[in-house]
Amino acid sequence: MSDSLERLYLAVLAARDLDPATSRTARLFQRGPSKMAKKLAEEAIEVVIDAVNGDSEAVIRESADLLYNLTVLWASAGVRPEDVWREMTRREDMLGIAEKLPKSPAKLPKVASPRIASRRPIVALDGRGARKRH
Ligand SMILES: N=c1c2ncn([C@@H]3O[C@H](COP(=O)(O)OP(=O)(O)OP(=O)(O)O)[C@@H](O)[C@H]3O)c2ncn1[C@@H]1O[C@H](COP(=O)(O)O)[C@@H](O)[C@H]1O
Repeated sequence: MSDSLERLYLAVLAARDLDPATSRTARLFQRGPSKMAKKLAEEAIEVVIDAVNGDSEAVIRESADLLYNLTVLWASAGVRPEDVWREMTRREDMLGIAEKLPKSPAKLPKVASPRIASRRPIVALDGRGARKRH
């Protein structure tokens, strides 16, 4: 999926400077971040409504619209897909450790996996157990 989003992101960047009369993307850039945000919010609501109505085909269609409008807003905000993937990996590493976080910091794993070890150390917060995922 990340490949598709990355290709879409590049297509959005390429369309940014096209003629707004023929390119929706160029029109969104011309109208600015508040219009982009409004469209993104509208698509999110359409996904929610279709999901509540149990219309999975519509959820698929509206999710594609949602992801398109999200990549437009990313481009406008100077955010690249790889920035988001990096944050998701960081959370995955942290949550992975957090799920095994012992109550006492003294019992923190001595050596994390190479990928985790290269990240900033995770320290158990006193008095708080690992967040339970529901
Ligand atoms: N991936 C998309 C894409 N997904 C959704 N959309 C448009 O986003 C709109 C979302 O649906 P809505 O019903 O909310 O919008 P609408 O009611 O039809 O029209 P508005 O009320 O939003 O003006 C649809 O009109 C789609 O055409 C997209 N428009 C463009 N792209 C890609 O973006 C790139 C640049 O394309 P242009 O913007 O056409 O230059 C190309 O790679 C395109 O494939």
